[in-house]
Amino acid sequence: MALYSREDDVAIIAVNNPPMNALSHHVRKDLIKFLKVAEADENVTAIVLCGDGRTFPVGADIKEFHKSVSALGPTIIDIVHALEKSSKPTVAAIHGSALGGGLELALGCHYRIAMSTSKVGLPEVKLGILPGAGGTQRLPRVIGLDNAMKWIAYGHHHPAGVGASLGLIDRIVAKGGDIRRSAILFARSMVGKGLGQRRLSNVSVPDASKVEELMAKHLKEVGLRTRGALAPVVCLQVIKSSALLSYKDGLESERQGMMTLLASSESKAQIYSFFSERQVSKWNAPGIANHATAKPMQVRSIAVVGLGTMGRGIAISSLKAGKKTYVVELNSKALAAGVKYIRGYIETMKKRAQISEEQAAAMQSAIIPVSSYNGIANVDLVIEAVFENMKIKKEIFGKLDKVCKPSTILASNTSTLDIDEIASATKRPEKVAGMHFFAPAHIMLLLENIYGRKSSAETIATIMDIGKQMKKITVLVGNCVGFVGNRMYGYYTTESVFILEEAAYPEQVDKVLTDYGFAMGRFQVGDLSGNDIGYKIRTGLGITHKQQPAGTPERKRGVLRYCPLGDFLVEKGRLGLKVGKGWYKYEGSRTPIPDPEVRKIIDEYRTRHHIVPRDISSEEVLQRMLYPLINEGFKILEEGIAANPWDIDMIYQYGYAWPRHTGGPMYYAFTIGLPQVLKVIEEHWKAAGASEPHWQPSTMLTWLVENHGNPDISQWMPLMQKHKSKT
Ligand SMILES: CCCCCC/C=C/CC(=O)SCCNC(=O)CCNC(=O)[C@H](O)C(C)(C)COP(=O)(O)OP(=O)(O)OC[C@H]1O[C@@H](n2cnc3c(N)ncnc32)[C@H](O)[C@@H]1OP(=O)(O)O
Repeated sequence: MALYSREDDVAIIAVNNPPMNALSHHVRKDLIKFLKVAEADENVTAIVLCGDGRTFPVGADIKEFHKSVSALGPTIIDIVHALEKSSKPTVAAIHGSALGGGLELALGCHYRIAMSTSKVGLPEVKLGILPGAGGTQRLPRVIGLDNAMKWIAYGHHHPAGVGASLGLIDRIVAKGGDIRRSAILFARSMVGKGLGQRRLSNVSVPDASKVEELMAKHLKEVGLRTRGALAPVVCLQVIKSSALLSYKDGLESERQGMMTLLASSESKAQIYSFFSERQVSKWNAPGIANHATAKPMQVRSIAVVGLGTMGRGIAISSLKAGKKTYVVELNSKALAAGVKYIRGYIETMKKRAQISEEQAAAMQSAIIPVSSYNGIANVDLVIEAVFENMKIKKEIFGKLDKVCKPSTILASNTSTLDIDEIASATKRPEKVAGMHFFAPAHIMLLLENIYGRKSSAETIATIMDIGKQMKKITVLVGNCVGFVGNRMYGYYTTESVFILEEAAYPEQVDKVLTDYGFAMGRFQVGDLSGNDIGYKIRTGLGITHKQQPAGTPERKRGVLRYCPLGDFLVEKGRLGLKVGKGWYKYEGSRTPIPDPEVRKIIDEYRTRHHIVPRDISSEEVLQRMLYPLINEGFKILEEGIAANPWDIDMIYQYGYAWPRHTGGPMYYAFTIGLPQVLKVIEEHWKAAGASEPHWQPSTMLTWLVENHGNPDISQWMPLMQKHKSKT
């Protein structure tokens, strides 16, 4: 709802719809009603619009999208026009954030004043839509076309001070000031001054003459940065109309653009992503604990064991979260190198104004270098980040268990290894868990937390809380080889080399993936992270080319199909970007260049095995790359390793750069339709049989299709649970 009050001659309309003052239908009804009351009251000379609680309105109510209530009048644009039309000065008093429809309301007001700490922006593009309440037409009239294109096509939130420097905010109220009181005084001081030029629909776009040039510039940038997404492009086209058409016609262009985008699968995927991102914090470890009941332990200090690339990034994340951070290396040279890197990184962040001088000083003084496990006996949480080797990890956990106080939680940053086996090296398995960070750990937003069979509710709650404190998208999953992310990814890489064997070169496969929306294809990613990583894993499994006894067929490992092309590459020293050659060659930059040498390796291999390369469609490449991953996702859900499909999707968006506008592997399957996905998986399974188990259809996927067709993604788990409880 909204509340109406009076301070002498100034009417105050305050949106009151916790937690974020979203502009739900009931709020919109109140706003129009109270504007009419204020307009009609001859004792009112000015009107202040504000938000109660945490913030000014942060936009339309996203929960109403794709429901009929979103279109029910009054709409936000009706309110914008009522604010603008008012004969009395209207002033938006912004604290917290004024975003989306909230900022559009403020743009309807004649004046805007804001707390210096507040943020403003039109982030609709991140929901796959555009500012649909006049924002595309009104923002360029205030801050110019160039800035408006930047603001709207990327959807960033901007400090109010930046808004003030562009003329969007008329007055800034310093930290600690009273925004409402300032707005009342400001509104009163504007009474009697002409409103004509304060009504944005009357104003023209300042840099309209540069429209074509600006359009070309922004279309190019957007194409590079938001590959394949529709919304940024439609946003730009609609903003362009503000320079070319009347306000009224521009609004019509905005309406049409909004209808197109709202109907797109992209906006549905982005809105799903918005809520999924928030859902993952409502974690559940079935039968053990959930977010609502489990209480985290207070963690004041964290020790990071191992200062390689991962350990350094984890230590920086810990320092950023304000923790006293013990950094541990038994070798004094490695310790010094790690500490030097961390200290240097903090200084760089300070230089780039990413952190203040005080924060940098606090972080520097919170680093405690240690060269023996005894030195971390009293820490609250240890995160081990050493070599990916079970024997070494078990040894370390055994030692940590002996020296650390009984309440210390011991976590491993393993990316694949069995957490229960690591826990078995301790006498405190209830205090052991996995915290799988993604490289570089201080940059990547994903944290995949793993609970073991014996992890306690408090341990799980604590690692989830630490993820939140580190500002990570923290997803809780169960224990299995590779957990969720890497277990699924394994089949993506497996299938990719089968495609090379049969039909395509690396650049062809990668192009299909980048056209789909990935920033990089699978082979470019391999080169970037190092092809030796996969080779080490295959060596651990004893399946590389070199490890086979003489006479082993090159393309078989037992009954399983195998393709050794990745082995050949590594054995020829093509480790990836770091050595200037891998699946591609690199000539002094990170740009991958298709390499005739690689083609030769593939061609010779094909000839040796009498494989005649066939034509392959982009559709087949995409299906073969993505469907095994999706199929494995269903197996993971079926086994309870992930509690919900959106957990998997967030892991893929934040850990593997899955394009947000398609939602993630599981949401993408829903968009395609589960029956269609299953059909393709079944065809491959029939053709490949037991030699390619990744094509064996998941029983959950099969059951859902046979019994419910393509149920809404929110219903997959409830339907399965109901089914299981009956059987
Ligand atoms: C036919 C339709 C015609 C429409 C015409 C007009 C079109 C207008 C377009 C829009 O306005 S679209 C909305 C634009 N605004 C946004 O995208 C902002 C979304 N919110 C945020 O980015 C963040 O919430 C925040 C404001 C930066 C605050 O972040 P914080 O981390 O502090 O809190 P959260 O955990 O994100 O949010 C708390 C709680 O509130 C829910 N919520 C937030 N914003 C909205 C919203 N706009 N609508 C509905 N619900 C919202 C969020 O889901 C959380 O809920 P939970 O249940 O506690 O998880």
